[in-house]
Amino acid sequence: MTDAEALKRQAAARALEYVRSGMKLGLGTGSTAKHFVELLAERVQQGLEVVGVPTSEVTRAQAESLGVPVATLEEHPVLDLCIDGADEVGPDLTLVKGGGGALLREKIVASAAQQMIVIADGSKMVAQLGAFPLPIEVVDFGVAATRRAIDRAAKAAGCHGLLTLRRRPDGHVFVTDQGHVILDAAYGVIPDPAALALNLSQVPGVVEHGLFINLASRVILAGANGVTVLDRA
Ligand SMILES: O=C(CO)[C@H](O)[C@H](O)COP(=O)(O)O
Repeated sequence: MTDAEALKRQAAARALEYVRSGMKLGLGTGSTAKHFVELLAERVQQGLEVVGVPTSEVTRAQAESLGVPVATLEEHPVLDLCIDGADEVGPDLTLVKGGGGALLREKIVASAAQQMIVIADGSKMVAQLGAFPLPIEVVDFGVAATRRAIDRAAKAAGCHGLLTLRRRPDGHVFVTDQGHVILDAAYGVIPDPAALALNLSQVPGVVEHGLFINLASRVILAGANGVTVLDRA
């Protein structure tokens, strides 16, 4: 295991300390969340009773293959805890998410949870959001017009940068679990995440964006000097 993977696993292991038998859990998506599901599965084998609501088909398949009981949000519309990774964590625990393309389901699941714990290696902590391109999930109908509207909305929030249609490694357009496409917005800096989030949410054709504001209640960061737990004020 590389050093980075070991750090992700440390953060995931710490998050497990907040899990209790009987909990309904939102299960995140990405390489860090994958470690969490693996560790959770070990505890389930030892008798921990939980049910997981996965945020993607990939996580659903992983959880099922490891014997973690899964359910849908229709069956359990209120969750105790959601554990997920992030692409960037700002000082007020505002997040950029969606690098793995699951931002829509991730935001729905996190919003249905009483608490969201983010797990990450220390490199994800940033002074200002935006270096990681912001994923924006859009309907594929009229993408050219949606792009123009996004540019206007972003400009009004002090952001400008190239929008790139996300593709899979084989060159085909990346399609989300909900059948949409993703524009990755290279803003570099997002001076006012709340303003950008509001503006983007008003653009017809935008289904969701990767700014998670006031959703993470706790962030667990694993770095060379150990694990740090940050709580939102
Ligand atoms: O938002 C996500 C998926 O949509 C992931 O949580 C995010 O991309 C972090 O992934 P990783 O743990 O692999 O760095």
